[in-house]
Amino acid sequence: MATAASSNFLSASSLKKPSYSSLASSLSWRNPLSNVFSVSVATPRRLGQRRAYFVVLAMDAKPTVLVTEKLGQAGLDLLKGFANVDCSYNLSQEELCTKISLCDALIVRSATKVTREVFESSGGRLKVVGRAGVGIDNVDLSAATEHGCLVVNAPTANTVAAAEHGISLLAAMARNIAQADASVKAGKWERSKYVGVSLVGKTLAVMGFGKVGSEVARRAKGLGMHVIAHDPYAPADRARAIGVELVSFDEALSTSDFISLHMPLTPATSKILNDEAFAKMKKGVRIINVARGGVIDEEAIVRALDAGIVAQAALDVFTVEPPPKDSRLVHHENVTVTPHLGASTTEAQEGVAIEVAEAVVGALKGELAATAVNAPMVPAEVLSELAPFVVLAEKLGRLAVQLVAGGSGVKSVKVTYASARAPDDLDTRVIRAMIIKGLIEPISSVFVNLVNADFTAKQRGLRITEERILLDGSPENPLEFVQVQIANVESKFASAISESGEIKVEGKVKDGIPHLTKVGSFEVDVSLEGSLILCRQVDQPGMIGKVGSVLGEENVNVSFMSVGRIAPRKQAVMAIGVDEEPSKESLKKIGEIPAVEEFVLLKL
Ligand SMILES: NC(=O)C1=CN([C@@H]2O[C@H](COP(=O)(O)OP(=O)(O)OC[C@H]3O[C@@H](n4cnc5c(N)ncnc54)[C@H](O)[C@@H]3O)[C@@H](O)[C@H]2O)C=CC1
Ligand SMILES: O=C(O)C(=O)COP(=O)(O)O
Repeated sequence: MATAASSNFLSASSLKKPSYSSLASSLSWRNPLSNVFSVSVATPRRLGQRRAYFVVLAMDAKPTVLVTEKLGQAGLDLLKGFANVDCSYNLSQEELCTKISLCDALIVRSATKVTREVFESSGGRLKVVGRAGVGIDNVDLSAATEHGCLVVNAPTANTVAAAEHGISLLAAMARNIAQADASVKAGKWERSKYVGVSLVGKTLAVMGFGKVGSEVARRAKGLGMHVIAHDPYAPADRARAIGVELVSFDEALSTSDFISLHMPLTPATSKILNDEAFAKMKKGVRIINVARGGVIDEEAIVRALDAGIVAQAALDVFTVEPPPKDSRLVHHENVTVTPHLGASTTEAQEGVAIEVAEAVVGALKGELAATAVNAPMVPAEVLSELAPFVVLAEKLGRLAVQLVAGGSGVKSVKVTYASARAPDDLDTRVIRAMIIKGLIEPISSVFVNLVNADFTAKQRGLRITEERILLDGSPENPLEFVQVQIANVESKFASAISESGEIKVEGKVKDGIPHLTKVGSFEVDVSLEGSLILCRQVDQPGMIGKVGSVLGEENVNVSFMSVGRIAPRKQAVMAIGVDEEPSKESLKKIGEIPAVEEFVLLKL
């Protein structure tokens, strides 16, 4: 519907009278930051028999992005075109926690610790953390997810830089470059002390055969080394294509002359090179680490160096950065160190700055980043196709939960997707997330989005099961209908309980507009806009008129009305869409119409 959008205003033309709440709600899906504070509608003009409205939504001013570590200029320029950018380097943890409450996005490298406290201090304003690099071990991902904050990184732009640094360290270590340089500068000429070892024909074990590891392997092969790799998750064909054999952890340790580390720091890889691992290595092995300091037990490697098991080590990363000034490891004569320089080339820094800035700006606009670390990565074209179903999903969730009256609480929800698409051709994660949003937001103060939906459901003990119904027909439409059922609850509108005992609502998208098509066992057809009155009555002439005139008396505009019945003159359910919320008096009058057996007002 949107025809133009600038940073602060979004104009939308519509052939139907617009529903501001549904516009605002779809905006808040599109963009969690788009806080609509003003809506105006231009005088309707006639387009044939239909009216066209023009809406201007005024939204909050530019978002603020806090950058806490040096970021390439191209990235900063990109950010400045969209947001206020606050570059504050070397903040203490306390200063970061204070500043963060005024920021919508935060961009960091490896030095800033984005802890749980940072997310808690943001007061819900922080919507995206961008990591201008690969490793996200300095970001508390669980806390980010729990706070509904998207985390994006820049996974590709520094790969080559890190690989080149690994190779530089390998060669520099083998030929004692750093030590010899210091010696010459100290006025000495120690040619026999700095005799090195050759690389050609030696075995290099690449531990972690991902992006950096494979680039290191390629280059090491060019140096004439025999390269093996250990990575439990790496595809064998990638290794084969580079001519690298994938081996077990123990084989990698016991057969290599050089071991280069390229895995992420995770609970499983923390101190993976420990006393036990060093004991399995060939005497005289050489270690390179451009991954993360924490993958090596630093006390154990000092022992292994002292014992001569490890002849040399070349380290770019440390458990604590910068390492303590008196670190035995750093000062060990057989150790070469650099201050976390793996990604520090001009080219890589420009690259990561652009990569992360694009992801952060996209996220602030409400797009899902392809580099999201803690949210489903859904391609833009899939998202745009699913957009009306996203609105439908949230509204079905909202309707279903408002129908609950009691029982054991909302614990068990079944979602059914009917589609002619093959299951692997239909990504329902976004739909599920929006159903969860609809189910949870009306009954709590929690803000649910794509990032925290599954977490929030789990935390509240809400079990969502999903089922697909494979339909015949054209797979052009991603979904034919969506059904939400809540089990083990009572309903304030008994007719919403299906034959099998659950609250059941079903809906579909018609001409881009979400419709409610089933309540319990009753077929209805009402567009999901404004508020909805569900009313069960004995099917008889004049009912629509009676209810309509009660609403009309109060100037409540009925947008849609539909009646579903079991059989003529038996029970029927009337679904009435209303633009304005009827007063308590009007609702009371509806309840007093003799044939009306029960009714409920639901807010969408
Ligand atoms: N020193 C520096 O400035 C830089 C450091 N890095 C670090 O390098 C590491 C690798 O980065 P990328 O290659 O881009 O990441 P990646 O995700 O492409 O590769 C990591 C690989 O490690 C593997 N892995 C996970 N657990 C493992 C285990 N227990 N044993 C063996 N392999 C395991 C994964 O399967 C994956 O193939 C990361 O820790 C990253 O933070 C990356 C860039 C610059
Ligand atoms: O990308 C990574 O994982 C890195 O370690 C690079 O760190 P940096 O951005 O240079 O602080």
